[in-house]
Amino acid sequence: LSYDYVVIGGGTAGLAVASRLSEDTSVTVAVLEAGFDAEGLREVFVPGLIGSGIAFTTLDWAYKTVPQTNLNGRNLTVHAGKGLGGSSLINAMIFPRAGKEQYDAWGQLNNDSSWTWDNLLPFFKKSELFTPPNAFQNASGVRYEEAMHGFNVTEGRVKVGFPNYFFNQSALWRKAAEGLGFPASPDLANGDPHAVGIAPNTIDAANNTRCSAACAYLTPFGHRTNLLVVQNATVSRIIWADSTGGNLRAIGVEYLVNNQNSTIDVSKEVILSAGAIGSPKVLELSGVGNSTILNTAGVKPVLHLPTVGENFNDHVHSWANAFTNITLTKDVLQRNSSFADAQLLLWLRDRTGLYSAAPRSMGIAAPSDIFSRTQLNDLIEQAETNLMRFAEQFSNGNPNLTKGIAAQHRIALDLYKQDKSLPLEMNAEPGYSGPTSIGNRPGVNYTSINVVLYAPLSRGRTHIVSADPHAQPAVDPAYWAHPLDVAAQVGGINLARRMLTAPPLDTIYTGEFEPGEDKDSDAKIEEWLRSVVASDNHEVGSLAMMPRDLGGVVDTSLKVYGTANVRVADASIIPFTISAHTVSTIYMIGERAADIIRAARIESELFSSPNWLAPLQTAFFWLGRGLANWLV
Ligand SMILES: Cc1cc2nc3c(=O)[nH]c(=O)nc-3n(C[C@H](O)[C@H](O)[C@H](O)COP(=O)(O)OP(=O)(O)OC[C@H]3O[C@@H](n4cnc5c(N)ncnc54)[C@H](O)[C@@H]3O)c2cc1C
Repeated sequence: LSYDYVVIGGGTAGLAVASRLSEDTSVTVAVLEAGFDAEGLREVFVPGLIGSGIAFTTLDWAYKTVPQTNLNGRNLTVHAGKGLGGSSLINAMIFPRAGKEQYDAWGQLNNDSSWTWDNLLPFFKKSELFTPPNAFQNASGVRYEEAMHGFNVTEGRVKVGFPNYFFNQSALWRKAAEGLGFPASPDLANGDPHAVGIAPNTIDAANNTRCSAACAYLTPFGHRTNLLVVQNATVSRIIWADSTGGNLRAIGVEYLVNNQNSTIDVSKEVILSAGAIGSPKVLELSGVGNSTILNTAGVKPVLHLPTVGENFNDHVHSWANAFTNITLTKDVLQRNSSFADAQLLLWLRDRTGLYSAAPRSMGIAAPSDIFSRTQLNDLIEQAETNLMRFAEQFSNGNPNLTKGIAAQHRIALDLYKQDKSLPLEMNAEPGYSGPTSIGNRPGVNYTSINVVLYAPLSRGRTHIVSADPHAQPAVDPAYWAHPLDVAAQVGGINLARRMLTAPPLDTIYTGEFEPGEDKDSDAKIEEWLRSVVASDNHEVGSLAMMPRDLGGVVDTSLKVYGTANVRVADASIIPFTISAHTVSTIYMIGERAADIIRAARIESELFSSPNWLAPLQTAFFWLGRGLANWLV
């Protein structure tokens, strides 16, 4: 078997890249995916069944972290989808975008303006096919800005829309947040999310079903003869050409199906899209990484690239929840099986009711929503004083990465100072959301606020510990290793408490369950949080796009340093977590990657032909490409 492009991982970005590349019938594309096609499962396509059935077992890598020193030594689970569509198969379908300043910061860190909000927006828009809210959704409070979305029915892929059901308490919560100073958002995907509103969802408005990367980028194009998708194929390594100096060239990929080894040859490029934990794992299994770590794991080093798997960072999640006098919450679905059955029937028949919603009213908080000016100044001053100490601590003995993390922290602290950092997401859950299992909490109705830390300064790592491709890597996000992270998350719980008791949400509040009224100081909240906070499954940064002398692993054309033809397109390349759920950004990366790869091929073909017209052709090509991007 030989293909021009081999994509490792048929997840969110992987399917986007493969699908776009295979639009060109003159090239061949193969996708190797460890999981299977799960689009037809109810727990995948019914929005309200998120997290049920096999979503968090068979369809989940469920990576375990090493004991987290700052979280009472707990081993947390980082969920990541396994199947065609990857994490977009099992995620919560929330589809906002981060603040424009965060995308601009990537560009700033990489000295490349093509990775800034204005230049990335066309790729965000290209990835989506947006259905504006209908009259019912408008009346329920949905807002959107037309200029921010993609409506091109031939080009757009991910179906984005709004649910057919809204809980009353979500509207009360939005009003409460507005009363506390959050502006009402005209659109949570407009690059200015310091506001409160209803987030768009990856939902097909025509039938109220989830639209994963498989629905968007594969199912409609599965018939293409130049696109091969191999399911249940776990990639064990990239095969390199013998090289004496120069960049490493990938010539094939080895993978296992039912423990049987196969290989596929590659004539042009390998695209690594196995996710922020899977991609560094494959690179390390292929001999690219820190030689000491590879030798210890029993893998022969081929290229010493010591920051592979470093700079790993993730959002962390916590909750405040209260008892409520409101009679209809998601809790009722769990307690009353005949009501749940009736709701499921309602969804199957009319595509409405409680199962039609992936309900998320959300607000994004700025530092000024969480801290007093004095508190914030003190925290920033401490972080600045200790900046190099933390950069060294987080960079695992790698002097270049120390500089890279220091640069990231400077940018982050600058955003904190300008009140543009957006360190927390607050989102309202119409029911119980928290760490206590159903059997261990009072069987009543709840209203909850999820508090997600969006701007962690902590950095950890993920590395292989064995040459066995089926072995899980040692994942260490080093959650809460920086004091500013701890202070922001504690501040978030205080803000959540203020929201739960602010008018008009106070009309349904009948007392706090968690953290619990006994947690009456920041110190006590912090102690409780250390025993409960969880991953929000937005892990990024393990193959960071940064200059090589700042410890980066890929350049701004997504190519792995020291290789001739291996690029990364997935969450691994995002250098620091962003102030949003990640999936819209990952689709943007997939679109951008396909564009970069296509341009590289055309350019190399033009230049390799002995044609005096080549420079002119190249000029027309770039002009045309710019025009096409401008038009979407
Ligand atoms: C439970 C959960 C809820 C989330 N909720 C939201 C949300 O509501 N909104 C949002 O924006 N984001 C959400 N996210 C995050 C978001 O979905 C992910 O950040 C994003 O989908 C990651 O895309 P990716 O392409 O980097 O990786 P993935 O989509 O995870 O794709 C990686 C693919 O590679 C495959 N793979 C891995 N290793 C190998 C190997 N060795 N060989 C072959 N294949 C391999 C995997 O099986 C997978 O299919 C959530 C994530 C989870 C897990």
